[in-house]
Amino acid sequence: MSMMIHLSEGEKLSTDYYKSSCPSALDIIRNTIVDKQITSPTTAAGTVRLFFHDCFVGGCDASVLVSSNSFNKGERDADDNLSLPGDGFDAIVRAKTALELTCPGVVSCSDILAVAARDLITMVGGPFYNVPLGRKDSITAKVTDVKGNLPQPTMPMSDLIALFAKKGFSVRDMVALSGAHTIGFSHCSQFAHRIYNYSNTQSYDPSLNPRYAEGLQKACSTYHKDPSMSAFNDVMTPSKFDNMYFQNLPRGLGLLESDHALIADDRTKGLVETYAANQTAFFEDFVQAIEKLGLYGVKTGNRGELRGREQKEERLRKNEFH
Ligand code: HEM
Ligand SMILES: [Ca+2]
Ligand SMILES: [Ca+2]
Repeated sequence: MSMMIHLSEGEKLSTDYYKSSCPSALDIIRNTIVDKQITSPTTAAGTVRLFFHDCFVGGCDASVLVSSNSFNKGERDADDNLSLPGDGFDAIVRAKTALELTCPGVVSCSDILAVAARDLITMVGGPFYNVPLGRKDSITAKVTDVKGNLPQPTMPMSDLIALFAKKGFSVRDMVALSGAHTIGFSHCSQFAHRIYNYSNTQSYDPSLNPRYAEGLQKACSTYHKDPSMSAFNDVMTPSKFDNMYFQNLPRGLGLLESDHALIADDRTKGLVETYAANQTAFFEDFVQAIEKLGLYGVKTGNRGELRGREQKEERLRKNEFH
C-alpha cells in the first residue's frame, strides 16, 4: 500500500516515488545495507546518528554527507560531526554507488539515508515504519550551519527541550528519539567529567551506579592518550534496538549526562518510566517521532538537487568531493 505525505502546496513525498523510475531502489538499498551491517556491526548506530544530525541541520537533505574542500569547510567536518563513524558514511556511499549502476541519477542521497536508517533500525530489532520518498539533496553545506542545531550532552534539560521545540518536536518526540541510544557507543570525552574528579569529595557522579562508574573509569583510563576509547550507550543490550536504554536510566546506568537527565527531570521522567515498562509504547512513539524527523525541512522540486553522477563528476573535476 502506498502512502503520500503533503508537505505544503505542490510538495509531496510518497512511498512509491521511485516505483517507475527505479523499481528496485528499496531492494538495492536494503541489500547493500544488510551486507554492510553484517561485516561492520557499528553501521546501524552510526547511520541512525548520521540521519539525526543531517535532519537537525537544515532538514533531511544529505547536507551532512558533503565533504570539505579548499574553498568550503563542509558540515561533515564540524566538531559535533567529527565523531560520526565512517561506517555510516560508507553505507550510504555504497548504496548510492549500487543505485547509480541500475538507475543513474535517480535516487537522492537524502532518501537513501532515510531508508538506510529505517532498514538498520529494523534489522537490529527495532520497529519497521514507512519512509515516504522524494527528498532532494542540499545544494550547499557549510560548517557554520551546524552551530546551535545539535544537542550537547551537557546541556540543561530546558535547553534540550527548547532546541527540539524550536524545530517542532515535543518533549514526547525528544524522549522517544533519545531511545536511539539503545544502540551504539560514546567516546570517553563525552562523559569523562562524570567519572573523574567529579567534585572535591566524589570521584564520580553519585547518580551513576557505583559498579558501572568504576567500570567506566577503567574502560576510559587512558582516553587522553587514546581518544578513540569509548563505552556502549546501553551497557545491557548494546547492539539490540529495544527499550533497555529506558530501563537502565533509573538504575544509574545512563551513560551521558543528558541520558540521566531524562529520569531526573519531572518533565521527562514519566515518559521514561512508561517506555521502560512497555516496549510497545516506546516503539509506537519512536515510529511517530522518527517519521516526523524524516520530514523535517525536506526539500522537493527545484529547492534541492539530485546529487547524481553528473554533479559528482563535475565536482570531482573541480575537486569538491573526495
Ligand atoms: C537528546 C539529545 C541528544 C544528545 C545530547 C545526544 C548526544 C550524543 C552523544 C554525545 C553521542 C556520542 C558521540 C560519540 O562520542 O561518538 C551520541 C551517540 C549517538 N546518538 Fe545521540 N544525542 C541525542 C539525541 C539523539 C537522537 C534524537 C538520536 C537519533 C534518533 C541519537 C542517536 C545516537 C546514536 C545512534 C548514537 C551512537 C552512535 C554510534 O555508535 O556511532 N541521539 N549522542
Ligand atoms: Ca541537513
Ligand atoms: Ca539496547
